[in-house]
Amino acid sequence: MVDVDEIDSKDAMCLALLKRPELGVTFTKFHCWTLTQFSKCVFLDADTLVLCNVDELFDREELSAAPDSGWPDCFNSGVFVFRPSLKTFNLLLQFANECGSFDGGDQGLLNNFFSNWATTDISKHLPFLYNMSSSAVYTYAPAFRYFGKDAKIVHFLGSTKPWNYKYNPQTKTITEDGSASVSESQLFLNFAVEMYSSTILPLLKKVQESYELALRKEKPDLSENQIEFEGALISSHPLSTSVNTEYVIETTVDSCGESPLLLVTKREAVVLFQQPVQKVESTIDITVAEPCQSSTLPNVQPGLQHTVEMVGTSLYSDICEKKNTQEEVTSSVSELSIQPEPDPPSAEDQRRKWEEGHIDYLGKDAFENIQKKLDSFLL
Ligand SMILES: O=c1ccn([C@@H]2O[C@H](COP(=O)(O)OP(=O)(O)O[C@H]3O[C@H](CO)[C@@H](O)[C@H](O)[C@H]3O)[C@@H](O)[C@H]2O)c(=O)[nH]1
Ligand SMILES: [Mn+2]
Repeated sequence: MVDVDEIDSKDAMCLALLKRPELGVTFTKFHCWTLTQFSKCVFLDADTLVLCNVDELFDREELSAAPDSGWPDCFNSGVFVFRPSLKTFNLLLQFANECGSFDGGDQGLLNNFFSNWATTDISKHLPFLYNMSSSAVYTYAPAFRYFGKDAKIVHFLGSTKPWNYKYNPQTKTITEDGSASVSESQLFLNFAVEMYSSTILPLLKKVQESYELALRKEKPDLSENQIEFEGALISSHPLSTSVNTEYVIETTVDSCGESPLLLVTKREAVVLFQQPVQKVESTIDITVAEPCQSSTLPNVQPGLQHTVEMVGTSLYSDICEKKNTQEEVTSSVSELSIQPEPDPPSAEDQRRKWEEGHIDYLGKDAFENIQKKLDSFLL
């Protein structure tokens, strides 16, 4: 991540005409030309969604971009291929000072700066599929229906952004945050919000979780060391958590809701193995009968004994202080852990899990299934 200073066109008049007063700061985009550690880059607006590998964009030259759907002789500056160069960066700043932007945002300026885009070299015209905007569905619905399924990058341009809406898959309606239901005839908005909710939001949550996990690694907070593992019901109360190791140890019950298990996971939530709780000491030896799923850790083998250090946590030491015998500890563990086996998750539950970032990447939430869902909107 590179921190940059904000550059604002401060062109209130043009931005008012555009009805987007907030877009003066898009001049900040020009900083991308300072990324001179790279020979070529692709700029993507924060409101774009890449649907498949688009590496071939790097075969294009500066400045390649797709036509803007509002004025196709201009390119849209939400997706463009460029070559970082301090010289270009300085020329852009100079141009901004001397000429400004005809729309108050970066797009107007970049179109004037790269003014031969429209006429000189057709290879610099990216197919619309690389910057498919929401407006396509209103302005040319048959084309959207015919070509839309091949979209590679979707751009939620305009003041209507999907993250300001909630989508109800049951009623297929969308609601603007804090206001009334939005007309269902706004097909693209429906599509956009649904796509955002089912793909972007979970990813954002995932990123946030990884970030929080990384922070916890630096400064372990034992009460938060709880990891949910699909299929198994994991206690919300960790029995114990190793502090200065890479392991997280929790109590759980197996998927049949039977004996309490000790679940040992790597901090990155890779499940190593499960073992019925038999011993609770400061150090436990665990013989791995069978890894409960293919482990990515080469040193954990079935049949081998592994010693896991259990550095006491509040709950673990509480239990040990209150109840000294192993049986009592075990029964206490089962009290804490055993939960009834849940009914199969409803569509609503599945959606909530998605939104909470619990994603079954290898199962029902695999990319192919998401792709099918996207296709169902487009076909
Ligand atoms: O407060 C802001 C506002 C914008 N951006 C960035 O600037 C981009 C442009 O804003 P956006 O709301 O996406 O604008 P669009 O609705 O896409 O409007 C059009 O007009 C803009 C101004 O010229 C161009 O930047 C866009 O590429 C073009 O699609 C965003 O995606 C962000 O990457 C920020 O980071 N912070
Ligand atoms: Mn945009």
